[in-house]
Amino acid sequence: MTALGTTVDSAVTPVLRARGLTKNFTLRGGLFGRRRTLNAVDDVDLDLFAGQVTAIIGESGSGKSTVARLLAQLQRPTAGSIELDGAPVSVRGNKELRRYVARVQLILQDPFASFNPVHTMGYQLRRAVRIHSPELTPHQVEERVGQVLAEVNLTPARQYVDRYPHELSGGQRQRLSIARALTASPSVILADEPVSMLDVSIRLGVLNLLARLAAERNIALLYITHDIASARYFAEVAAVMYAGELVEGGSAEEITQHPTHPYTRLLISAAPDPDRPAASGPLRDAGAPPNLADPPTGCRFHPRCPFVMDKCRTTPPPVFPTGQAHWSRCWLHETPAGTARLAATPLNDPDPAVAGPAVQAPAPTGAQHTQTSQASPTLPSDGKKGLRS
Ligand SMILES: Nc1ncnc2c1ncn2[C@@H]1O[C@H](COP(=O)(O)OP(=O)(O)OP(=O)(O)O)[C@@H](O)[C@H]1O
Repeated sequence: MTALGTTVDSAVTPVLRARGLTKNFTLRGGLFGRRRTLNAVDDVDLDLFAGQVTAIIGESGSGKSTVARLLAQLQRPTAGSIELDGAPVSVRGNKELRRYVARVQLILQDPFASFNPVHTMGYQLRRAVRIHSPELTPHQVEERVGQVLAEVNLTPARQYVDRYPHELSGGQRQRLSIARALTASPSVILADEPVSMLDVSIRLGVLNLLARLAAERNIALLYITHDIASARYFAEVAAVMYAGELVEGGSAEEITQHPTHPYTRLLISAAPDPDRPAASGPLRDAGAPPNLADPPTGCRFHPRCPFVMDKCRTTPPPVFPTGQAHWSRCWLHETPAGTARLAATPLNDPDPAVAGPAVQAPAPTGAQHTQTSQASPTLPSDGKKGLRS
């Protein structure tokens, strides 16, 4: 089987592995109460390795959160399998779910929603410690709470344990949700847009914290984001998701510096970049992501693609290797001439022979848009990850 997803070194067993992960939702209602199937996630392969940050990047509605929920066992896949440390996962019943959740923790976008507003943070952290380490004495529980708070740089602990969620800032709450995840000593953290609701000024601190924890505690970290610039900064490996499918994967550096899928190029050209002032100008992107209840035939990106060919309209592209551990689900790479055509076209200047009229990049207001937060870090031009020192 072709290694899709984000596999870098096939000799190492991933902590968490997904193969063929697919999720369909049944929609009821509409015209004549007809049932329809919405294919939110289609045939996703993903490998998460210990100590490594992997990013999934995609627009709103592309299926990123559904992948996280499937990996967290909050939803059952329609098809596909998940392995933890090489063993198939089949969670039936609360006991098995608790054991799984102790290894695989999910951190959500909105830290406020993930805490009970009527209990103090100390109460909620102690409870989490007791669930994951029932053998600890009350004194040891208190010590453990102090430890996890120190790990997320919330010290002294007494300043935080007696407060209620609403008495803390968004950044402090997100650090507390990370601290609560740490009470389980997880092997995997699934961070679903962990900083997108935080003030710009504190985003970097929370991302740095997650990266440090992944490195120090050998945690496999999945960073889900709509922001390709932050993925380059933060992740070693990345995959781009479009309309439920992973369309490009490789090292975060490679896919942001040498994107080989037209959709990745679109995301990059829409990202703020001080070295590329034209990036904030008109985008040659006509259209929006498709309705997943009625996706386009062939390549799902073809209605928006400036490089579209006849084949793209009829036949879904397979995965083509486009570099070392770099791949792309795009028919252009079927021939060297197609690859060369893509490479020769400047990022924000798609093939004029086939490009539609230039349109202004959509403002990030609707449910489906190219999200390019102005607040996110811009693409660094030195190719360095700012988090590794
Ligand atoms: N429970 C559900 N029932 C029906 N459709 C759903 C359900 N959950 C998600 N979807 C649909 O699946 C698609 C993918 O949703 P998902 O939340 O995974 O996307 P996303 O990329 O995480 O977007 P966002 O960044 O806005 O959260 C969307 O079209 C969404 O409307």
